[in-house]
Amino acid sequence: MSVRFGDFTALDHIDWTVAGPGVIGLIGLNGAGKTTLIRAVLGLQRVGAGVVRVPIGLGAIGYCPDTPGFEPWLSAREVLEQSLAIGPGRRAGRVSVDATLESVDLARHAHRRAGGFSRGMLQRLGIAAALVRQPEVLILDEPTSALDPEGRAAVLALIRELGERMTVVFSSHLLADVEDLADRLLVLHRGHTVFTGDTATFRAEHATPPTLRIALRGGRTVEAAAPQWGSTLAEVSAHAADIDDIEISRGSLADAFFTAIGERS
Ligand SMILES: Nc1ncnc2c1ncn2[C@@H]1O[C@H](COP(=O)(O)OP(=O)(O)OP(=O)(O)O)[C@@H](O)[C@H]1O
Repeated sequence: MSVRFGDFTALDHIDWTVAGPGVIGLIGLNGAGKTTLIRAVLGLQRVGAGVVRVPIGLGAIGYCPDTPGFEPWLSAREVLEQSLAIGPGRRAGRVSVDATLESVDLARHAHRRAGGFSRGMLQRLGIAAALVRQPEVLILDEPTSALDPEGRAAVLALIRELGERMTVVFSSHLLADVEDLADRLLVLHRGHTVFTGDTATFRAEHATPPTLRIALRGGRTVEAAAPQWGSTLAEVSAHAADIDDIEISRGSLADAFFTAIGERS
């Protein structure tokens, strides 16, 4: 599908299918089209050409924006009750409000007002408000961008756990988080798809190969990119060189990302 704003094409022939449990990272520079894509999937953005199909129904999609906001006088419990009461379609088999608050580690704050919550707590409350409706797909827009290291670790752990039983799509500029969590990726650049598929495949195609670095006594360093490690090790061993240090560096997702979008620029 494509989305245009006047003369500007924000998304150009995006062909993307999401199915099954797992964590999918949606990455791209500012303006790449991530939010527009999420809005199109949620039915909030009109699609100019093509079509978005949601066979499970919009009611089966949970969504949490990057900075979820709630009426400050509502308690965490009331926020979830409100989420159950409104929105598209009634869904069968909803989990209880208490169990949902427990799952995001907010049970002990159930009766506190959202107005007094920290950013991390609000993020988890936003995820809970989506989860209480028992979605099959959960979409999170930059879920960790506003969080301190502790809040971020808690949300990442929650995403990892949720990904075992549902589809979680999350957009992020924090590529270390994506690298940590996402088994699949959609990489966008200026409204075009750069890659869609397994994270491991993306890294294999675009990251620099793993490099072996051996520091020898006396200050000399030998270096070899995979798969030439065998001959380097043999050379070191043949000279009976004393080894001070061995390091293996692997190309990060960030490396792969910049290589991939560089090839498209
Ligand atoms: N309502 C709109 N009217 C005009 N242009 C828009 C509108 N919404 C988005 N755009 C443009 O579409 C492009 C994609 O925007 P989008 O917000 O989807 O990017 P993004 O990848 O989410 O960026 P960011 O990482 O900054 O959130 C941008 O160039 C943006 O200016």
